[in-house]
Amino acid sequence: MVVSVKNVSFSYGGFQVLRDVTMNAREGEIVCLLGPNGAGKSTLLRCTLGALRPQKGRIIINGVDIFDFDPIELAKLIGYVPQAIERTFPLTVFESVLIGRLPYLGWTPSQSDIEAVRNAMKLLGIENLAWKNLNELSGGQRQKVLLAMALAKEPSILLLDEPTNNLDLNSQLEVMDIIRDVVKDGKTAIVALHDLNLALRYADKIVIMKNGRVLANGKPAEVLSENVIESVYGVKAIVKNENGLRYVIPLTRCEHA
Ligand SMILES: Nc1ncnc2c1ncn2[C@@H]1O[C@H](COP(=O)(O)OP(=O)(O)OP(=O)(O)O)[C@@H](O)[C@H]1O
Repeated sequence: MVVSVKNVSFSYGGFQVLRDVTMNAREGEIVCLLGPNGAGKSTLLRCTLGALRPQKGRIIINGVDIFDFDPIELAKLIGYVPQAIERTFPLTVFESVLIGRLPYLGWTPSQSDIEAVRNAMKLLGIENLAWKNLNELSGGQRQKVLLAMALAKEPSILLLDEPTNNLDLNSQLEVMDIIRDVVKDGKTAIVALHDLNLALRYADKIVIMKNGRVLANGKPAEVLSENVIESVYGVKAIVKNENGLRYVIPLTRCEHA
């Protein structure tokens, strides 16, 4: 599916957060949203989800404006992982992942709902946590449950807000590998990230935002230069390229940052 964001502007009350944002993500692509804190990445994801309605511009999925979709059909299409769950409920991991199937659930879960939940938990290696209470998990385990909830829905589009939050080094790569594999299978992903090295490694396209605007948009190697990192983040950095792997080493904060 193709997700197109066209000239979107959004304000919370009178406070403008997104300014004429245009970007798109195609099937089989991971598009990473980068930018400093407060740049508008989460707000853009929440607009794309249909949870916020932009005052200007449109968000279009395969040619159809998201606000023209039946809400349940839109909910089936999109798997969303928020930055954090503000409160946790006394639910087990299994029950929480089952909630991901909500747009499909009848009065009782069907065999295919149970299968989808099992598959998602297996993919993330959290079957052993199935009967643990969500409140008893570590931050990283909870992060994996959130992703399993989104994947259990078997959505065509993934909107992921910092899915590697709280994860150790191994789990960060594990989760990004899973995202890459499911996207290769024909999904579209837009992923907000802070880790430039993960973005360089996994993104097919990078969109860099600052103050609600898109400053750069394109292939990781073309977009993420030392100059761009300095002007966007106020950090002097070296971008290295060794054996086909590009990576960023941050050096110092700039005086003017
Ligand atoms: N519900 C809200 N009401 C009012 N202002 C908000 C709300 N949510 C976010 N904002 C403001 O909108 C701006 C963009 O926030 P947003 O969370 O989209 O940025 P972000 O790029 O995701 O940041 P971070 O990297 O810190 O998660 C910030 O200035 C923030 O204070």
